[in-house]
Amino acid sequence: MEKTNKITKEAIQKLESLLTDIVLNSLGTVSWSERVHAVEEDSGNFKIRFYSDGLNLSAKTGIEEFIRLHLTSQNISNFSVYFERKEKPAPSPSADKTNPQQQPQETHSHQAAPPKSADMRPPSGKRPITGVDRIIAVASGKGGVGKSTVSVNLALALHNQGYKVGILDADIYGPSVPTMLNVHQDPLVNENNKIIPPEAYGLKVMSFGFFAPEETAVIWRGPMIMKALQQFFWDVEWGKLDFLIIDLPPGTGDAQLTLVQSIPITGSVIVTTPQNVALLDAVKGIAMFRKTEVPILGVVENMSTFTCPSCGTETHIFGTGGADRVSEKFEVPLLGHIPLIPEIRESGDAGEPLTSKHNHNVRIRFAEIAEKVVKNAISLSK
Ligand SMILES: Nc1ncnc2c1ncn2[C@@H]1O[C@H](COP(=O)(O)OP(=O)(O)OP(=O)(O)O)[C@@H](O)[C@H]1O
Repeated sequence: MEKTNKITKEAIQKLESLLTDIVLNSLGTVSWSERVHAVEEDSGNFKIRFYSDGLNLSAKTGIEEFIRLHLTSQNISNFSVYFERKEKPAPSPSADKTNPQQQPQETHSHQAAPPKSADMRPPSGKRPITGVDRIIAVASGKGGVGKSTVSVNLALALHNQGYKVGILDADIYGPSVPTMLNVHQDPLVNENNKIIPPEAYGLKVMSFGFFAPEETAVIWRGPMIMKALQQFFWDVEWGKLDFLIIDLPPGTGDAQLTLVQSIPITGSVIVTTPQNVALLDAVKGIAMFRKTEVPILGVVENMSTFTCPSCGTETHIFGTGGADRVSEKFEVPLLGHIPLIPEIRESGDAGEPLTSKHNHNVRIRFAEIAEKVVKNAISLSK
């Protein structure tokens, strides 16, 4: 229904300067301020137009949520946010003049934009990890959904594809990566006082489990955990890595927030099971990453189906189609489904991940997931 209350020129100017303030003060860089393109009246609503060049979907959603939060706190709710490309300079001789991608194009915020630009560089304050090209955080809003299983098998699948990979088990309360990779030796320290990560299955591995037995870990407090984690980022001799996989602690609390804000994470992978409680937590994970401007590479649905080993009947123990719905609704890629099979637990407990076994069906599934992760990660980063 069309609104009748007219928006005055003064109101538009006020909102324009408020937006510039919000964007300048809070998002921090000059290039962001240049993104506020115009504020216009549209049938009694404010139409806020942003330049979207180089912003991916996560970034656009993040901006939109950010603006919404600030404006609703100022009692402004009659607005919509639009993204559009800047007019391009004259095309270079090699440019395809018929390519519609070259034309300025208006999109509402829920539409994909071209990947990668200088704006995807880590905001200041984040400190890179020397030698590490891309950092991928594996997260779940809820514990026990298979985050460590996915981290380990994703790391190995990337290694199988020829990448140099490290895995950091940042899960203080349940460091299961040493067990899953059967690596229990104490890390050594080199002459530069850097911790040398042990290797297993070709992966460089670091874990709280090497330092803190589980029964003492639970008494660790936030600042201690953060300090230890920061040592794992910057005081470990990771060497040259194409990917560092970080198995985050479950949940979306302060620890996770601080963690994702202290290093330049290329993207996140969210693990969920198909039942509603896990999906709700996965949505919290999506919100956390969007709030912190960490791109979401996609969602993995673990424990999708169970096939009875004796009769072959397929059962959806935790429900069906949940991650697909989350993927569609929140516009995050669906990376794949991993079935619930006893062999995954057994191999995890035995320290022999299934992705280390040739021709195993689970290896093939993780190879497909890894391919999508690489594709999405490369398209997002420089
Ligand atoms: N697809 C699967 N099929 C069978 N068992 C699985 C599957 N995925 C994970 N498991 C088992 O479920 C248990 C929990 O998995 P995992 O430790 O990976 O979860 P998590 O989310 O990291 O847990 P936490 O919250 O404790 O860190 C493990 O014993 C693991 O081997």
